[in-house]
Amino acid sequence: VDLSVSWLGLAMANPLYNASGVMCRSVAELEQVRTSAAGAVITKSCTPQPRVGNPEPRYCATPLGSINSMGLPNAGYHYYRDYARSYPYAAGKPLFLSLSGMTLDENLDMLRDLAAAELPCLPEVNLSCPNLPGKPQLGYDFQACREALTQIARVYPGDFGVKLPPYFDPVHFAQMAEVLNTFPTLRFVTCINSIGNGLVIDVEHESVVIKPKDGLGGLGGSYVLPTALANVREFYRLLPGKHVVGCGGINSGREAFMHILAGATVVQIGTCLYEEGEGAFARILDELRQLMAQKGYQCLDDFRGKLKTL
Ligand SMILES: C=Cc1c(C(=O)O)[nH]c(=O)[nH]c1=O
Repeated sequence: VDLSVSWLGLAMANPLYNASGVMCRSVAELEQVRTSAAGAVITKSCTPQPRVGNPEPRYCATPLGSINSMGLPNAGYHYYRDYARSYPYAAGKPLFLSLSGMTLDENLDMLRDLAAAELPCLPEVNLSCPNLPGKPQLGYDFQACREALTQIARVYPGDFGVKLPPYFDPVHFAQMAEVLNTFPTLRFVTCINSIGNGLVIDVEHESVVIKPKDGLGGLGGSYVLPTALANVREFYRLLPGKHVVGCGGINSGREAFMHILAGATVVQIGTCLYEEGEGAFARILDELRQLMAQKGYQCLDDFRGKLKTL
């Protein structure tokens, strides 16, 4: 069974890597991912300056997934750019740099610098952070996205991608796809970011479980799998020639298979990686291999995007 993926001029031994935000804030964490069975690495979304993030507790796992309101804690753009400068690209694991400026200008400043650095890493521009008090998720404002992407494509000549929030309405899929299809150098979309502003309640203590925003936070894990799959399949149909990166609810080879069947080129794991550690990569890859062997598939192209309808 062959799990290799060739996309965007990159060759990956397998389709699995971390979701931005998990095991990727420090060089030590990034090296844990890079030296694991993962096929690629992505950095924590960054801002020009370092950020401490929201007050703790700001993450909580539940039997069905997780809730987080981290508040974009990160070591600052130059820390991740310097990691990208020394990154061993020849070892064969691509590096993605997640950018999440607090304003469009912050994103443009980081992208201008990244363009000038002429590094092999690829930017994933985050349009969907749900946990910045007072800041709406840009991905839900289609006109603002069009304006932002116009300027982004102007300052950054290379291929780039965007991290999208989940959409819940066919009209919104169509409206966002129309914006995204305007930009030929926008080569991939990562679906989905956490489902924003959920509320988890602890019955024993009659309390919320995270401090920021009186308990509101982004949901991940099994909670979001059907929504993630819907976003992957809809954008796979609506964005011809672009790639979809699947993210959301992958706990085993079965969910990785589902995401790829729905059209994902590669897939990211977040909550499961946070809870299990980097061993999750080898486990999930083994489960995916076994599932493919049982079904008689030799490679990912044998089933990618071939979800049947009734
Ligand atoms: C970049 C901030 C994000 C955060 C965060 O740092 O709070 N959490 C998420 O679930 N998604 C994000 O995009």
